[in-house]
Amino acid sequence: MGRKVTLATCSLNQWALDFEGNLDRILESIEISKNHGAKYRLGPELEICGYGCADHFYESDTLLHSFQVLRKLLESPITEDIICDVGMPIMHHNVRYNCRVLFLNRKILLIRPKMLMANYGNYREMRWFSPWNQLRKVEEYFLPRMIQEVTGQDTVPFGDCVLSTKDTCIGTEICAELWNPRSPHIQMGLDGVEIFTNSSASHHELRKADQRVNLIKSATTKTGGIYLYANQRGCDGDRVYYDGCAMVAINGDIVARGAQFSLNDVVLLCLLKET
Ligand SMILES: NC(=O)CC[C@H](N)C(=O)O
Repeated sequence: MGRKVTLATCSLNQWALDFEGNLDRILESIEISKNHGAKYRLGPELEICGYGCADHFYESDTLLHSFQVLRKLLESPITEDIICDVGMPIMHHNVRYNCRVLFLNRKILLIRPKMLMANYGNYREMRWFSPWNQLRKVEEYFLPRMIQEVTGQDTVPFGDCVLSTKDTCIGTEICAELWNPRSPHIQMGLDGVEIFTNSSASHHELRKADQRVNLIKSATTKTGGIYLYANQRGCDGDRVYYDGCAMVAINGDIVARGAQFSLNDVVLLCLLKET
């Protein structure tokens, strides 16, 4: 029997180290997603602290303030009854990772660290982050006390894992992972993942939007299923321009595409799909 799912992705004008502004834009995007009836909301890469924090990623304050924002998100009534997928840097066993945090109703479901890094052209991720290179391996992550107080959890799964729900299975990809010949969506697709997500901070270059479209089409042509793409939009305090253009693809076709050069801080794309 077919079931309906409503999913939301977005592009946000996040700024490096603008923790309060970034929080407001994340909450706004979650609120709009909920108004559209979405049960899952995806945002861009490292949206809590901003992608372009550069050597500020070395500062423990950047990680601390990211957790403070995560706590505010967990506590907010706006995040109730919707799976929120947000990006932030997290230190695990004294190693810094570029992560997605998935949570629902004040419980963290999983933390997924980036596995294939962007370390070419304008990107220098290996300077600040280590890749998680343990395929299908999950460890226990001890939550900081300020998060434990809200979630009531001591530890949560951290690693290469997917989210299984009663109806479907959601797998995460982070930006450059889509651009790599070892893209996780291939194995995830073989493992039964139906909804693939990609949180990006992909800057504008001529004809790069077309490359993204081709990569996403090709991914879902091979695996089938839904692919949600979120991107940063704006300058992020850097000297590049991220051009948004959130997208949704189904079985090889792009079915929705957000504005590429919008002047709005929050651009949301919503999809209602019968599965
Ligand atoms: N942040 C990233 O991982 C970006 C890498 C990718 N090549 C892109 O431009 O989209």
